[in-house]
Amino acid sequence: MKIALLGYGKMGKVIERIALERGHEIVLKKDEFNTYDGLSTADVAIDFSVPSAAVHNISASFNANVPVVSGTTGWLEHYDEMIALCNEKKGGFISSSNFSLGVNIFFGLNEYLAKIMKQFDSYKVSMEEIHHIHKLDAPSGTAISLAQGVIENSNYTGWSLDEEKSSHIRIDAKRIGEVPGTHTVNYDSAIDSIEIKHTAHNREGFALGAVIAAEWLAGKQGIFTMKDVLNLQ
Ligand SMILES: NC(=O)C1=CN([C@@H]2O[C@H](COP(=O)(O)OP(=O)(O)OC[C@H]3O[C@@H](n4cnc5c(N)ncnc54)[C@H](OP(=O)(O)O)[C@@H]3O)[C@@H](O)[C@H]2O)C=CC1
Ligand SMILES: O=C(O)C1=N[C@H](C(=O)O)C[C@H](O)C1
Repeated sequence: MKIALLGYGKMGKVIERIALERGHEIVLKKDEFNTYDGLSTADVAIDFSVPSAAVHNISASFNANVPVVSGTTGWLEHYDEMIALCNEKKGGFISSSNFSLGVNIFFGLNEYLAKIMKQFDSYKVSMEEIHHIHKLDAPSGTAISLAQGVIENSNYTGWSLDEEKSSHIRIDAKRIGEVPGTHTVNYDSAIDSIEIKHTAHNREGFALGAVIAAEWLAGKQGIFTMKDVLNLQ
């Protein structure tokens, strides 16, 4: 399979290595400065860039009739525009705040726990995410997905980064050293606490998940999620 890498930073380089190990060919490594030459020859594009470039990268791929796997976070306000463009161009699209198998299992666990906890209002939910100091966005895309998973299965109506509002899930975003990504969901009461936690040890899981998603998406038309790729309920 021919892959265009849109973004060739920390993630792009791990994705390149895993893609080559799995027998794929890289036809474009797009960074901030070079062109999209080679994009139209790709079977699939994988976008791990920066929030300000993601929309441009995804649009360029749909306009070139190339399906896109997007892992870039921090551009959610343009999500509906990208879905509309995908539909208009009859493209293929998977975007996820986190492509690792472990986090996608954790998403399921988070939703299941939220359903149980809905009836126990003595517990207050909060979240913590810890990432490396280079990260541009806060809170992490994964923390936002976790908060959405709770909101859809509880009486919480939103999330907030710092303010304490009883109907909102508080998210604490910490930037420490080179931490690849740690997410904790905590239910706290005066009597005890229940906590679930996912810790990434490196970027391998994110990158492998993105390459598996690209293999799955190539040749397909439509808008999909990692639940489709991993066959999760
Ligand atoms: N969904 C998931 O599973 C995961 C998502 N992420 C997300 O992926 C994104 C990338 O992460 P990471 O690799 O660590 O970040 P890096 O900062 O290491 O890499 C980003 C790359 O994007 C490049 N870039 C800047 N502008 C453009 C442009 N216009 N077109 C193409 N590329 C451009 C940068 O180029 P230059 O070096 O020239 O500035 C840089 O190489 C982040 O949003 C992060 O949150 C990260 C891990 C997992
Ligand atoms: O920027 C990162 O590094 C990561 N970003 C993603 C996010 O914002 O959730 C996924 C992962 O946690 C690493």
